[in-house]
Amino acid sequence: MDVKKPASQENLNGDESESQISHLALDIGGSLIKVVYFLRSNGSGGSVDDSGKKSDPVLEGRLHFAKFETSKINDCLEFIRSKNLHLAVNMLWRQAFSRQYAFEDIYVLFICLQIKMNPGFRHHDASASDKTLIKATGGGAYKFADLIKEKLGVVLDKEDEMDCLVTGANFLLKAVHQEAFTYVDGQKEFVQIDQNDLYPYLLVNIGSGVSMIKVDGDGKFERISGTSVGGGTFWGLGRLLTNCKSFDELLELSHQGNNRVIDMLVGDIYGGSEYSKIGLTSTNIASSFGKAISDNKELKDYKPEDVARSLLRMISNNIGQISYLNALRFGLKRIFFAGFFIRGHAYTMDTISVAVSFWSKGDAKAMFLRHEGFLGALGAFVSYENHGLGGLKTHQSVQQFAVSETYAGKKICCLVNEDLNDNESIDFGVAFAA
Ligand SMILES: Nc1ncnc2c1ncn2[C@@H]1O[C@H](COP(=O)(O)OP(=O)(O)OP(=O)(O)O)[C@@H](O)[C@H]1O
Ligand SMILES: CC(C)(CO)[C@@H](O)C(=O)NCCC(=O)O
Repeated sequence: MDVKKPASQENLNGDESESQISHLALDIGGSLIKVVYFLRSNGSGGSVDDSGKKSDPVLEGRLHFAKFETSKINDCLEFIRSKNLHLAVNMLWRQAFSRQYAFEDIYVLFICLQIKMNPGFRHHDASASDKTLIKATGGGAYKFADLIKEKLGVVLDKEDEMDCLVTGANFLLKAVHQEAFTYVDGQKEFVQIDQNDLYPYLLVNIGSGVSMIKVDGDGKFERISGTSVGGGTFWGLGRLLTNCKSFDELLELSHQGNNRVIDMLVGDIYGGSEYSKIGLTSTNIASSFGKAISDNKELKDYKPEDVARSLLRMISNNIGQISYLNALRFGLKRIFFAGFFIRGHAYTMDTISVAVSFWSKGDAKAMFLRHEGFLGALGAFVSYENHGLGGLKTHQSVQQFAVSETYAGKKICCLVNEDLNDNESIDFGVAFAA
């Protein structure tokens, strides 16, 4: 494809082929593979600054996000291979998504990056693909390393999963305007993050399993707890109990259900009364799924939507409670919940928020992240910077961006163009300034 460059553009390293860029990072989890890739925009790479002076070359492009079920890893690898994302290939962003892949979701035109290349930085060379290192995190970076080498001919450069989650969370909280929000009484309210007062916080990542991480700064963290009752439990048990064929179908079902049909409430035990002495109202759940022991019913006698609702409530409530207890252990007031279990689902967020608020007597706050599922992959992507890529420096001409924060010693400017809609599809710009 012909690339029309602005007159100001120069080759970054004096070699046309090496001015092409496609950075890819993977987070291969127990349930889902998250893919983040940067593609250079048409004609980016200008090297004249606002005042007309020659400056460092700049690449502009976009970060794209996609996810696949881990069980369909071959679809993911085929997607990467067919788009040559593992190589240094230019202009891929222009190609139509002409083939259908079983990707779960794809976010395109998502983040615009302006990247100032360090002098001496050399891109991946397509002809040396056997030496190409792709940043990858999550258990699958170990489990599937050989398969990926075989199918794509690339070696995975493994990054620690917890490191990546924290890096991704810090990156989003500092760089992205309106990233965090509370969800109370059906209302989403964005939280203004004060960079100077971000730490410490508790990061609860609800993937297949749940990790709880106390974050004290950039790269400063401790995984203080976890639970195996997480997103995998909801989807696994839910699938068995309802015969749902997809996670989204199960979520949708839960939306329509009534948990009181199956959950035993305090009122069911107390003849309709509350137990106010210990702070329980009559509608508080006394025992999740507890009614099923006395109803003399079979599974088929319950509506799948009621089962899905009880299950979602039980798991969300439990995670909210364990999270709060861990926050209490370390005196943490802010808890950020992430991971693809949440899926921006109102009932999930509401249950977690209520659990945190109930147990903390309103003292602690549950907050959610708009890019909930991509923390690890973003962390792996950002880690290119830490380990030799050296390219993710930024261009000064980003003053037009609305938000300007400091991240890892660098100035990051970011603009949210549109509000996040219900599909969590978002269009915004990010730029880094040196
Ligand atoms: N389309 C989907 N298919 C399967 N699970 C989904 C889907 N969408 C959301 N989920 C939920 O998200 C969870 C996976 O979340 P996430 O991708 O954050 O974790 P993971 O990286 O796969 O897991 P882990 O970190 O424990 O290895 C699933 O267990 C499920 O509850
Ligand atoms: C094992 C991991 C870290 C893999 O992502 C995750 O699934 C998890 O945190 N599970 C919970 C394990 C536990 O702490 O009980």
